[in-house]
Amino acid sequence: MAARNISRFWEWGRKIICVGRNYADHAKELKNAIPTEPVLFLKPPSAYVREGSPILVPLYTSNLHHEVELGVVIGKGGTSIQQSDAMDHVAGYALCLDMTARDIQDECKSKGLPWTMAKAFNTSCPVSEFIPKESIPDPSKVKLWLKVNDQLKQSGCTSQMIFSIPYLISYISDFITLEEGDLILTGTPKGVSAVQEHDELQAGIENVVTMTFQDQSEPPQPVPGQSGVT
Ligand SMILES: CC(=O)CC(=O)C(=O)O
Ligand SMILES: [Mg+2]
Repeated sequence: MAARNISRFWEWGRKIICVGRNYADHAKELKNAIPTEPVLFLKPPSAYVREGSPILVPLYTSNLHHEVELGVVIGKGGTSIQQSDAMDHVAGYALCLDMTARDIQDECKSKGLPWTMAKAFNTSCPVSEFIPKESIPDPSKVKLWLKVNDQLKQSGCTSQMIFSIPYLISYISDFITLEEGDLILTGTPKGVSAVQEHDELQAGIENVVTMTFQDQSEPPQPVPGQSGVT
């Protein structure tokens, strides 16, 4: 069998591990406490969407937020990875959005329920093209931005992260074995806001990559027993 190409990691069906509240300014804007340990959640591979396909707004939310984030693509798997070795496990990066149904997340938080419905729906993880590791020599100084309909909403730098990329790789790998093709979303800076159907989301990593997505309402789901659906 031909070797798989890491530059199409989104086709591999691997894990998407997300870090929340990794920027103090974003934690503050949502009135969350600054974490003393990484806050983690997962998205399934069905969350991936690429440029040219729309972000589907779930029917059950009326407050879908954008969160622009640096994604780290794992090139070499491992368990209990030392911080000092962590960057040897990185194949490259991707610009990512952690699309979040904020109203549903707030409801889940108040009921003590997991964030799955808010964070893991289809197309909740738009990704850019693969960015080889050499294109970002210092991932701790990456400038991220996001515009909605040409209006700047988010602008931040990975230097503001509470937990560094090597720390996160080491921390996660202590209890979730990392595999080649896994993606780690490293959290969002402040400026998250609501998007609607037909909005255009443009995001970039300064001097490295840009990407553009459109929001589209999710088509109504067929109801079993109606319209000939059984
Ligand atoms: C409160 C959140 O939704 C956490 C999150 O995803 C983040 O990037 O921060
Ligand atoms: Mg996020």
